[in-house]
Amino acid sequence: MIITVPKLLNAEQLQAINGLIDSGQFEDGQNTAGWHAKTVKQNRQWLGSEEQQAELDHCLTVALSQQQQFTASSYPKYIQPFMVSESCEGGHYGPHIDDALMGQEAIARSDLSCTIFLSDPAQYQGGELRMDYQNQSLEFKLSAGDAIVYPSTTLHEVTPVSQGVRRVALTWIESYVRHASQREILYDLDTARKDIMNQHGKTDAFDRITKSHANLLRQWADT
Ligand SMILES: O=C(O)CCC(=O)C(=O)O
Ligand SMILES: [Fe+2]
Repeated sequence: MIITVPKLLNAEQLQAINGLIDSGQFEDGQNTAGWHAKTVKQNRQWLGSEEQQAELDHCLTVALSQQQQFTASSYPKYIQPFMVSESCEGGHYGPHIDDALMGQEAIARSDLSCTIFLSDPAQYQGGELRMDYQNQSLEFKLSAGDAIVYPSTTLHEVTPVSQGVRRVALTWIESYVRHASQREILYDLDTARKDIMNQHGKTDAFDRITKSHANLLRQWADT
């Protein structure tokens, strides 16, 4: 399942986050690419101070955690520190798969990958996030402040930027529920029981779906 979160950040939050990023430095993205990703990655990555990084992580983690659609579809156990990536003219990140295990001290599995768009799409040409998903090729170029969350098992790429600057914040999420197919079942059950609650109240059907949802989560969650 792929979810997009429109307006994860409002205009004020977006301005504050872009201001914070502007006050830091950038380094060559090659420094954080794995040996195979190095061959296809051309971008700049933010190198904030410890305090700046902590502020960015706090703002973006809180924003994501407040989104019901995100929590109900992702079951986040651990959210990696955010990376900020900028691609100028010629910048791109060719087809790749994200590392399965990430982090230095605390190692976490990447179950979900997240891009938060920080630039107005009218300000750059190209720079689509393209992925192979269930035998389809999908492209995303969302508004500034919007986010997309997709399974890390997906082969994906950022197409070349031909003009302007594309800025995004990126993170990876370890989920309590490892398998995308199980997360999707939980999400559907949760959505269905909320619809029942809204339309008919706390009926017997609501209770049974809630029971099934809770018991499946109990079976599938690794804690
Ligand atoms: O910039 C993006 O939207 C995705 C970047 C990416 O795939 C990565 O850093 O692994
Ligand atoms: Fe990636």
